[in-house]
Amino acid sequence: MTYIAASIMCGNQLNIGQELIKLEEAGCDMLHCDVMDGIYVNNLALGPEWINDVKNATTIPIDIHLATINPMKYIQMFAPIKPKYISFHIEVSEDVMGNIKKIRHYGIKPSIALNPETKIEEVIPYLSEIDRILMMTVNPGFSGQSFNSSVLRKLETLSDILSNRKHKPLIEVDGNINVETIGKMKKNLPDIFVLGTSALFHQKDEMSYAQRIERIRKQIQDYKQNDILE
Ligand SMILES: O=C(CO)[C@@H](O)[C@H](O)COP(=O)(O)O
Repeated sequence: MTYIAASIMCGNQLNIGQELIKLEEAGCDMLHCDVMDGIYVNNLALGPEWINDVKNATTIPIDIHLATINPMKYIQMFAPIKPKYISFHIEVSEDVMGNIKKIRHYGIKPSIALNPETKIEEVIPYLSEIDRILMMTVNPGFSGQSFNSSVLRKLETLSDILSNRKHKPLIEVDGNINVETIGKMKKNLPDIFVLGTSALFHQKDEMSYAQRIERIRKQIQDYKQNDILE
């Protein structure tokens, strides 16, 4: 199954209600909400009240990415919203299992986020405990960056590791995800694609959100079909 998530930080913040309606109509599977603390990343984004209002205004499941230091503090701050997923960064986690357990305690699916430079080996001890891995394909903090191709190797390694396992966490990719960069990942396709400014929002073409999402779904479907035929 392939899922499309929209990075809502990249949407029109002056018209967020309209953005949510358009994303629902487009069949968007998840709303990716970046929480930025100005410390772990040099930017600020999306507080708990804002995300809570968004959750109450849409049927699209919420996917929170904590781009913060001190994940436990922010897990406790954002868990009452009851998103579907919470991702926290392994690079700043003193107690990874504690974070996972705390997220599960709230009935939320735990996900570990990895920066492009972080080795995939870091996450291996936790693979049977988590529901998802968020592989950042840019350094978190800002939209509009370039895809880090070193992640392709990590996707390959991860898919080899998971092929022998019964429990397979989903793989989500985020950062400069578009037709071209999805093409680069076609040999080891992830499960969840976060679309931001490079494929969904602020585009110059005349396509609707539904058309942009449909084009990406079709591209991925074609790769999967060709894989079966090869
Ligand atoms: O988390 C991030 C950046 O930190 C992403 O969600 C991006 O905001 C996606 O947008 P583009 O890379 O497509 O501009």
